[in-house]
Order: sequence, then structure tokens, then C-alpha cells
Amino acid sequence: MSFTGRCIKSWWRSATRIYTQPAVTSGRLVNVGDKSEALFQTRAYSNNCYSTQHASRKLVWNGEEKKLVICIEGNIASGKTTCLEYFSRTSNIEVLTEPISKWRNVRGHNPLGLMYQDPTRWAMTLQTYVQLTMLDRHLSTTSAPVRMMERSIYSAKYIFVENLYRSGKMPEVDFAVLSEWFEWITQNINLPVDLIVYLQSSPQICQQRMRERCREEEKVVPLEYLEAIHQLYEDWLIKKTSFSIPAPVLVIPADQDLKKMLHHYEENREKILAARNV
Ligand SMILES: Nc1ncnc2c1ncn2[C@@H]1O[C@H](COP(=O)(O)OP(=O)(O)O)[C@@H](O)[C@H]1O
Ligand SMILES: Nc1ccn([C@H]2C[C@H](O)[C@@H](COP(=O)(O)O)O2)c(=O)n1
Repeated sequence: MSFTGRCIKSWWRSATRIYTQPAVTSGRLVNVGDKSEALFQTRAYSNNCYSTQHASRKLVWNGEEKKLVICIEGNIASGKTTCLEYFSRTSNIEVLTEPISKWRNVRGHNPLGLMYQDPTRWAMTLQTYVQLTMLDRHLSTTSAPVRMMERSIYSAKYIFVENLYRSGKMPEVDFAVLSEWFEWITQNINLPVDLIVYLQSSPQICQQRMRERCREEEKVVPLEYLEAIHQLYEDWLIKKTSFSIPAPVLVIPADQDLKKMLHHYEENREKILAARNV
């Protein structure tokens, strides 16, 4: 169901519950009574999509039960979709792939293609839309107790936006605006992740697989781009020297052939599904 659809559906339920939720004593704090809180209350009244956790001052999705959220991370063509496809055959696991069809077609426009053609002009356009659609993925409701997502709002910012900015392809003002959006979202909306599964692959293997997959927009992607993305992932999830990591990390080497990879997934199934014990 779409974001808007869910908002409408939860209207009555939210309207009656919104100020009866018990206070929660955990979570990150922001200033009580600041502008953000005022905005929350206004939003709660006007949309009835969110309610406020009083102590944490974060927006939480109303009525959602606690689910296990696992994000599959890795370079372009490292095998994330294939991994998700494998786990989608397990009952109780719902998989959410990246909304790439949206990135390739928003009302008849192709921001992914435009970005690869002229990043300085279009990177901001694509990454703004990626941020919105990933937020929608994080907030989507599922019936299954385990949700596996392809990437996250975190890697969109820490890997892709960061790479575009560092490589001089994104103007500083675009980076600043996207960073402000990202910080507001992550400081004010509860986006829990329980486990990150990092498919660690060499850029050369990714290039090979990307060429075989033959996605039209990616024909212009050089090896150096995949190397830069790889380095950012390694700094973030292996060396842990760049940005905060929202969950424990399980690393699965991903250069091997498909048969061996499926075997690795099976070997790690227990660890993945007991995400909190990793
Ligand atoms: N272990 C593997 N060995 C060889 N080819 C693979 C392997 N895993 C995936 N592929 C192929 O590589 C391409 C990219 O895989 P995909 O799962 O779409 O990657 P991602 O979702 O990370 O971009 C696809 O054509 C897929 O069939
Ligand atoms: N924040 C992002 C996320 C993805 N992309 C690009 C990279 C690929 O060309 C494509 C999808 O990635 P894949 O799932 O195949 O690894 O989208 C981006 O530019 N920015």
C-alpha cells in the first residue's frame, strides 16, 4: 500500500490513540518543547499518520508491531537482489528490493539515467528521490515478522551521496541541503535496523556482473566508480572509521559463484534470523 494510502487508512485508529500512548523512556533525545516537537504535534493532528514517543521525541509509525529489520548492503551488482530473492522463498520473511523502477521512471522521467549522464546537474535530483523512496521503504508496514530490505536510507547518504560529493560531482550546496534533510529525518523519525548484512565483493567482480546484467543506464559506469563505492563501504562497515552504523554487521564474502553463495546464505540463515545476537 502506498505511503498516502497508509496514512488515510490509519486515520481513525490514530485519531483515537494519538495522545493515549504510554511514555517511552528510551531513545535519542532532542530538546523538549523545541520547534521540532511543535511540528510533530501539528503533523499528528493534521495527518494522523504518526504519533510522538514522548520521551524520545521521535516519530513512530502508529500501530506497527516490532519487526526484525535486516538491510542487505553492498556495491552495485554485488548480488543483493539475488540474495533477497533467495530469502523471499522463506515464509515469514518479506523482502523489499530497492525501488529502482521508480528511480528509472518518475512520471516519465529517468533520474537514474540523467544522473549517470550528467551527475553535476542531476545527482541531487536522483538522490533526493532515493532518500524519499528509501524512507518510504523503511516506514512500510509488513505482515511478516522479518523484513529484509535492499540497502537503506543510511547507505544512500553515507555511500552514494558522499561519493558524489567527494568526487566533485555534486555541488556543495546540493550536498548541504541533502545532509540537512537526512539529519532531520534520522533525528526525528524512528527507522530501526536490527542487522546489516554486508555482501563484500571486489569491484572487479561487480563490474563483471554489472556488465552481464546490462542495465542500460549503467553502461557508462567505470571501474573507478565501483572502487570508490567499495572503499566507502569498507570504511563504513569494516574499518568503522567514517559514519555511525545503525546496527550490528554480518559480513558475507560475495565473490563466489551462485551455488557457493546460496550455500553461504544457508550457513548464515540462523545468524541472520537471530539478528540481535550477531
Ligand atoms: N554469485 C554470483 N555469481 C555470478 N553472478 C551473480 C552472482 N550473484 C548475482 N549474479 C548476477 O549478477 C548480476 C547482479 O546481481 P544482482 O543480484 O542484481 O546485484 P545487486 O542487486 O547487488 O545489484 C545479475 O545478473 C545476477 O544474476
Ligand atoms: N543511493 C543510490 C543507490 C543506488 N544508486 C544506483 C546504483 C545503481 O546504478 C542502481 C541500483 O543499484 P544496485 O541495486 O544495482 O546495486 O542505483 C545510486 O545512484 N544512488
